[in-house]
Amino acid sequence: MVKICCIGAGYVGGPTMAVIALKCPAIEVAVVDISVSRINAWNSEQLPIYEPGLEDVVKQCRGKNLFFSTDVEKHVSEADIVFVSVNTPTKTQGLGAGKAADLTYWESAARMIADVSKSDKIVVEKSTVPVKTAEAIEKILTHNSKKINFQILSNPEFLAEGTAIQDLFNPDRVLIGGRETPEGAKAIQALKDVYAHWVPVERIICTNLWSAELSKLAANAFLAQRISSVNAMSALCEATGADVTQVSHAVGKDSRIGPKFLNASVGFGGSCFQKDILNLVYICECNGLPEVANYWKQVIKVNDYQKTRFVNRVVSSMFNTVSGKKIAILGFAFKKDTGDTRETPAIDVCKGLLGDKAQLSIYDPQVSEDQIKRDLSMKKFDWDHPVHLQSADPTSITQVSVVGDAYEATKGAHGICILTEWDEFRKLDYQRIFYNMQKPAFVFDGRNVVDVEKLREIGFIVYSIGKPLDSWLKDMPAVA
Ligand SMILES: NC(=O)c1ccc[n+]([C@@H]2O[C@H](COP(=O)([O-])OP(=O)(O)OC[C@H]3O[C@@H](n4cnc5c(N)ncnc54)[C@H](O)[C@@H]3O)[C@@H](O)[C@H]2O)c1
Ligand SMILES: O=c1ccn([C@@H]2O[C@H](COP(=O)(O)OP(=O)(O)O[C@H]3O[C@H](CO)[C@@H](O)[C@H](O)[C@H]3O)[C@@H](O)[C@H]2O)c(=O)[nH]1
Repeated sequence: MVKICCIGAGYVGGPTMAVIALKCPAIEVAVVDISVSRINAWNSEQLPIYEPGLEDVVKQCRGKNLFFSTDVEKHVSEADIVFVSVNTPTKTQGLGAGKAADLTYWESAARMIADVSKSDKIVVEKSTVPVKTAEAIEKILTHNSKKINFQILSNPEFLAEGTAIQDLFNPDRVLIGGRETPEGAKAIQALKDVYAHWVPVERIICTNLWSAELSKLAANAFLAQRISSVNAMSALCEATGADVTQVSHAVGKDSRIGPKFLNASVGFGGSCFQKDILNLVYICECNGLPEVANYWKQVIKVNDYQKTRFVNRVVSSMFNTVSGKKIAILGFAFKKDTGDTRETPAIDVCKGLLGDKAQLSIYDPQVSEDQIKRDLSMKKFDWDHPVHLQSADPTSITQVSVVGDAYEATKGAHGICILTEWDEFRKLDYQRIFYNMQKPAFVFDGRNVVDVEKLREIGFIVYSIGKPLDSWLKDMPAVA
């Protein structure tokens, strides 16, 4: 029986391994982590992450050929294939701080693999890493020369949160990079055989190591660039009377461009896009390519501009101050169908409004009060560094209440900001909400989910990203 072990039971390790276990009943899969609470949650009724369809997959295999454990060394030493799916956050200190990937967790996993291994292994980079990481990992693995053969593969993950199970069941492609040697080819084939249990072979792409590592960063950069492009257009739409939804539709009809990933928004969030582009920028700089670095940096700059522009729009529309005003925040997760708040645009928007002394009443169907307050009390990039997490003080967040539904959040509010596109926000009884709000009542839709005309008929003053402005907003001072 082939044995697989995955180090890191997070958003990637957990779902990916659960799907491998489901599709390959003859393979024993162990997912290990240093976090006891995470492993306990994987072994409980309340999984540590919310992902549609995940619970069903886990329940079918857990205890049969899928195991979650904190006994990292035992499972690593027994495995034939070791996936490494630990976090690779942005460095907060030292060389490359604010840009470079922090490979501390990866390096410590690699050292542990080298220490405990007694048999040959294939080590798979599942985490997103800088190009050439495999070379460094190879050095760590082979340096204590116990005559064990380690083959390194790069097998980046392309799943998106909220659709992880669907993406894993039916991936656009699986990418495997390896050394161009007979041993490398054998290792690639072994991993290909695992995926071939359910992925058509023509969708399994095999490349050299560096192409696989770089393709992951490139894919995220291209995706984020589309969003920054449409968001840049949204600002121009507001200035000219064009409607960004109509523009994206028309542009996306060109088969060379395609319709996906062209939704204007308050900005992209999530644990990957910003981190991976910053990582790419750093690699370009280190390779003496400042023009290329600046090109990609601009994607992040436009994203920051979009969030600032939204906050400025809220404040300027409400007579240039939100001090003491109750603002309802609908949605805190970085996108719908996930409880994940990493790098969510809601953090920057809320911090911006709190900076202008607003009182926030926040509702999200999947995010807890503790998480929201922790996020608002943390410094940029600290969320993925356990050592910094302890310094976050949720009790310092006093102008914020977190409530159980959208009606409570909006009661008595001066304005509403919609920051996540949860389906339930489309179906709310806005007539009832209007009745219970202060007047004039404002809606700032950062996700283009509401029916603007209908809300204006009710009496709301509505701002929706990239849509023609109503006369009220046109009369207010221009926003930066
Ligand atoms: N989240 C996504 O949607 C996504 C998608 C594709 C790729 N990625 C990449 O995959 C990697 C993992 O992302 P994630 O979202 O699953 O992260 P995560 O933070 O949810 O999970 C990482 C886990 O690794 C554990 N860990 C860290 N060091 C360890 C060690 N030495 N031994 C054992 N466990 C250890 C942590 O405790 C944590 O539970 C990152 O490189 C990320 O960029 C993420
Ligand atoms: O048209 C769009 C599409 C997305 N977004 C926003 O972009 C962010 C990222 O969304 P998405 O890409 O769907 O989610 P992620 O889970 O971050 O997935 C991305 O990042 C993962 C981690 O690397 C990759 O594996 C995935 O392929 C890549 O899509 C979210 O805030 C979305 O709201 C928009 O604003 N407009």
